[in-house]
Amino acid sequence: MHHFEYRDGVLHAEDIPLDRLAGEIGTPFYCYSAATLRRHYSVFADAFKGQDTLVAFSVKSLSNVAVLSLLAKLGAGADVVSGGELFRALRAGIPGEKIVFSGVGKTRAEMADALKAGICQFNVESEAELIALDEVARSMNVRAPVALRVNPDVAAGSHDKISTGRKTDKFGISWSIAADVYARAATMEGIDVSGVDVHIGSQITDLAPFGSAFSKVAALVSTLRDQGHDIRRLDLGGGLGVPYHHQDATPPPPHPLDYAKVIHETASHLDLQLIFEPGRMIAGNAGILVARVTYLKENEGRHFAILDCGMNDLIRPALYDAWHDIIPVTEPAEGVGTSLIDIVGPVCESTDRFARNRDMPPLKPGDLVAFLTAGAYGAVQGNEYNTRPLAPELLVDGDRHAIIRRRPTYDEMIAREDVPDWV
Ligand SMILES: Cc1ncc(COP(=O)(O)O)c(C=O)c1O
Ligand SMILES: N[C@@H](CCCC[NH3+])C(=O)O
Repeated sequence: MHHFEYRDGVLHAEDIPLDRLAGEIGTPFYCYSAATLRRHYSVFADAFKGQDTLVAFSVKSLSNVAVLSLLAKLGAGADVVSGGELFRALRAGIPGEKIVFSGVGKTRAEMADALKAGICQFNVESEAELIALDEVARSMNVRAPVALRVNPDVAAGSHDKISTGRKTDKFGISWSIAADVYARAATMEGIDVSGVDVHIGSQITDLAPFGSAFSKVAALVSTLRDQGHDIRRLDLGGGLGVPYHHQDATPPPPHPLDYAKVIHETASHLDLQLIFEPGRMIAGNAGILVARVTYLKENEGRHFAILDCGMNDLIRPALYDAWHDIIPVTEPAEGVGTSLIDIVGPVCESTDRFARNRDMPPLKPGDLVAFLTAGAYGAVQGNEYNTRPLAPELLVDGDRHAIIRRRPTYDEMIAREDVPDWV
């Protein structure tokens, strides 16, 4: 089995020749393990074995078409949030009936594309969106299958910037008006009211907020059924956290089986299809970002290792002060000590810092380091700030590997720009 594992102070990327790959394609690059992706998908899906479920992988977490194709072969559906993600999911062979469409700002053009694809469900987040979807569906002589995403006003206990289920967040329909909006939806010819949807945030490491949110929506399903709505699907979103700390005693987040238990206790009596939208749980620890040390420097007693990857390649530390283990790819010699160092990138921003005062074995220019748990919300949040090409992505499977996104040339990067003849 080929996977990434942190043991005894070193990254074990079993049989993955990271040094050779780095020489071949240059750094930085993302590297994903097919075996880990498959394992994580199965662990999640198997937690609900025997139940009517759709595991719709959250495409926003890792959207490479090769990864989506791999998951499609295992039976995964897709949770998409844009026309672009819908296109990717379909291109990867995920059938429309396994696609759910979330997001607060779907445009009419995106709605029409999704209706053409015959998607499983629109997770509608406002009355205005519902009205637009009804119009689009009627103009196409179809009915749009709809779940309203309700906002249960539950704090996920995660980072403020990735919590979505509090009443002042932009997501979902306020709890207090949910039943009224359902009643309104039921009168719309272009809308087939078929589900309820909730998603309270990401990197959730405590099961209690899930329990509170799911009990609330389960009660809502019963109320809505009593009011005559044919609720056949309950979409519980994503959000299950993953371990980011492999080097210390931070307790791991709950196992999918424990998460499944919460769902069993709160929703199994409802007899409907359960939809899940996991992203990070499947992709997070299936990917690493490999970079090289460019320089070491010291400013007034502060030591810095400057890498050839920047916040444009992995923005999570700059955006959310997120922690990623950063470890040397080559095992340090035995008995070598560690020291505190700041690990930074080349981008001209002070926030281009991956770690402050990180205890690291000695690094020297040319050394390779790996950022762990970089599979989810890594490459997908990459950008070309400072005209830095997007890092390539590699998929490793046994002794095979393939570049699944190559590094663009500078020519390709500026190919979409035009210089009008009047400049
Ligand atoms: C609607 C929706 N579904 C699913 C996800 C995936 O979340 P996660 O990657 O935490 O499983 C997100 C991201 O928070 C989301 O906004
Ligand atoms: N981008 C966030 C997760 C947000 C999920 C989308 N609602 C992260 O890197 O942790």
